[in-house]
Amino acid sequence: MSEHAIEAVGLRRTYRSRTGWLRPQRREVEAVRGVDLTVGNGELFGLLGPNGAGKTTTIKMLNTLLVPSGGSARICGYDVVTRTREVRRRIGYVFGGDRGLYDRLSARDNLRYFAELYGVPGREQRRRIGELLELVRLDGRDDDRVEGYSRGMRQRLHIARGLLHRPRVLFLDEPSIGVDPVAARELRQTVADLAATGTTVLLTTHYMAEADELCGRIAVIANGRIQALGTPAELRRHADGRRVLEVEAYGVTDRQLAAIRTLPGVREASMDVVGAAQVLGVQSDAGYDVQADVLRALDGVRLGRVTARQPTLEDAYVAIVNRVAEERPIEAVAA
Ligand SMILES: Nc1ncnc2c1ncn2[C@@H]1O[C@H](COP(=O)(O)OP(=O)(O)OP(=O)(O)O)[C@@H](O)[C@H]1O
Repeated sequence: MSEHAIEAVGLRRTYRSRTGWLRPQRREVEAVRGVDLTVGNGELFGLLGPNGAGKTTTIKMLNTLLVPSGGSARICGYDVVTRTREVRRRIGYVFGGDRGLYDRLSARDNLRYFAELYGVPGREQRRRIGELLELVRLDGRDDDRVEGYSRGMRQRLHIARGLLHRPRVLFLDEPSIGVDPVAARELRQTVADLAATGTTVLLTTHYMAEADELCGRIAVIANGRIQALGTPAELRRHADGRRVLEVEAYGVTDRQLAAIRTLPGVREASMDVVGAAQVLGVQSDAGYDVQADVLRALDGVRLGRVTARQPTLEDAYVAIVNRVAEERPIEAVAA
C-alpha cells in the first residue's frame, strides 16, 4: 500500500481556447501553475481558495477527468495518466449542487441503481446501501422519494453514491454550496464521520470555517499556486500580531474601502455582505489604533456595531489571498 493517498508534483494545467469568429484569437489561461501536494492515508485535507483559483482544475487532474499539461500525480501510488483504471477504482467524486439523482426514486432505489452501474456485486449491495444510508443519516427517510428531499439531504445522498464502490479517496468539491447553515452542519458531521472510517477526503470549499472545523491540514490556493499550507493553527499565524476592527455599515463605496486600505497601520480591509448590512473587516498592525481614522474615512455612512477583536483563521485567509492579489511576497511563517 502506498504511503500517500494523493501525491502531486509540479502539477500544471493550461486551458487553450479560441475566441472570436471573424478573426479568431487564441486565449490561454494558466489555471494551475505547479502544485506540489501530498495527502496521507485517512487524512481530511482542505483545498481553499477564491473563485477561479484553480481548485476544481486541480481536483479534475487528480481524479483523471483532465490530463495535466505538466507535472505528475499519483493516487494510492498509481499515476493518474498512465494507470487511469487503477486510479478510478480507488476514487469517488462528489460535486456541489443537486443534479444527478433520480427524483422519482427513493434514496434506497437511487443507490441500488448506481450500485448496479458501478458493478457492486448483488450480494453486497443490500448491506453496503444500508451502511451508507446510516453513515449519511438518511436511514428512516430512505424509502421517501428524493423529490421531497432538502438540498442538504440530497447532498448527503450524493456522498453515499460516491462511496458505493468503497473508494479509498473521496473528492468532495464544494459540497455545502447552496445549503442552509443547519443542513451544512449536518453535512459537516457526515464528512467527519466518513473520515473516521479511514477514507481519505480532499475537500474544496470557499468557507474557511468549514475547513477549520473539518480539516487536519489546509492548502490555500490562489492564482493557480499553493500560497500557504498547514494545519489551521499554522495558517492562523499569518495574521499573528494583528488586530481586527469590525464595522457594520450601510452604503460603503469602493472608493472608501480603497481609502481605508491606504491608512497608516492598515494591512488588509475586506467587506462582506451579511443580510442588508456590510461588514467591514480592517486588519492592522498591533501597534496602531486605526479606529478613529477608519470611522473618519466612513464619514456620512450609516454605521452599526463597531468591535475590536483578535484575528481568526478567516482573517489569516484574507491576508494570504489579498497578498497574492496584490502580488506581494508571502511572509514566511515558521511551522
Ligand atoms: N474549460 C475551461 N476553459 C478555459 N478556462 C477555464 C476552463 N475551466 C476553468 N478555466 C479557468 O481556469 C481558472 C481556474 O478555474 P477553476 O474552475 O479550477 O477554479 P476554482 O478555484 O475551482 O474556482 P471556483 O471556486 O469558482 O469553482 C479560471 O480562470 C477559469 O476561468
